[in-house]
Amino acid sequence: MKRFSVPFARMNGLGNEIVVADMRGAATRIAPDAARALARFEDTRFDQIMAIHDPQTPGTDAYVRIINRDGSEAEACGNGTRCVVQALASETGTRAFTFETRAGLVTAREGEDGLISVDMGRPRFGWQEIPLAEEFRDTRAIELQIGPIDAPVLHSPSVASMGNPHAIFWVAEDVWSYDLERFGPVLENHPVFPERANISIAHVTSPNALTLRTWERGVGLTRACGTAACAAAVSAARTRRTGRLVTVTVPGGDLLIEWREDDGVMMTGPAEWMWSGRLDPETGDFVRDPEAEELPEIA
Ligand SMILES: N[C@@H](CCC[C@H](N)C(=O)O)C(=O)O
Repeated sequence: MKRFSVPFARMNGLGNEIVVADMRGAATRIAPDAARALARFEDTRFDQIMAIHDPQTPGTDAYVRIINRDGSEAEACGNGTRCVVQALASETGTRAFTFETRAGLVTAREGEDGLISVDMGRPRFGWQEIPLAEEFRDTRAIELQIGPIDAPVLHSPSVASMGNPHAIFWVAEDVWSYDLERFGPVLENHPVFPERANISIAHVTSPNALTLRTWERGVGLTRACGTAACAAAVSAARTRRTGRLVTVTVPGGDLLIEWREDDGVMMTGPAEWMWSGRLDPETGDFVRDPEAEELPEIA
């Protein structure tokens, strides 16, 4: 019997590996088991699936479900949102979109230069909003450290919500000199983060630039995390490490982040289509479109 399948595109959001699945018109969801199965195939290894569903609210273009590699659902995904814009813009010729996600409404626009800007909404810093397990004394850094008490390797992260929870550890040296693969899972699952957290290491290189590496909740090491770039940028500005307009360099490239005076955070960066296919949302089985032009894989 022929099984139900939906079209999907394998996309690249600055090294963030994204599957955009077209679930419009489908009366079903991508099952967590299907996401985990899809993530195991070498071809479709991804950081997030962005599942485009029919709109639920008048005035929006789509409801977007964001599914991490481990099958968990996220509230927000900056790089994935740019990929959804790119996919829908090439389908419809429209350049501006409003999406609904678990974090709320997100507006996005493709510019003349092909770069895509997403209004990521307002950052939140309250302990219940992030959320943290308990109130913290200093509103700009929490007491959390890795390594010996008197000589911690990482300590006192800034915490913020961009719809999803983030902790940013500030370091004075190259972000590559820290073993994020080792510290990431410990910090992601630390009891201070009841909903786990995305963990980043940030190095401010000038008043308008920082470099960032991220261990993503539900994923692991990633080459780019858009919400982490936003959380790092607003935390850097809030602690007077930078101004409100910064270039955030992640392993996959650069994102421009502006924390506007109206409190909204604007993220601008690229998105790239790689190949397409069809996906069974119940099992994660997929086939590649044979006629699809193949672009080079992400390095
Ligand atoms: N890659 C994303 C963030 C995806 C969600 C994250 N793993 C979470 O669970 O919060 C981005 O570009 O923002």
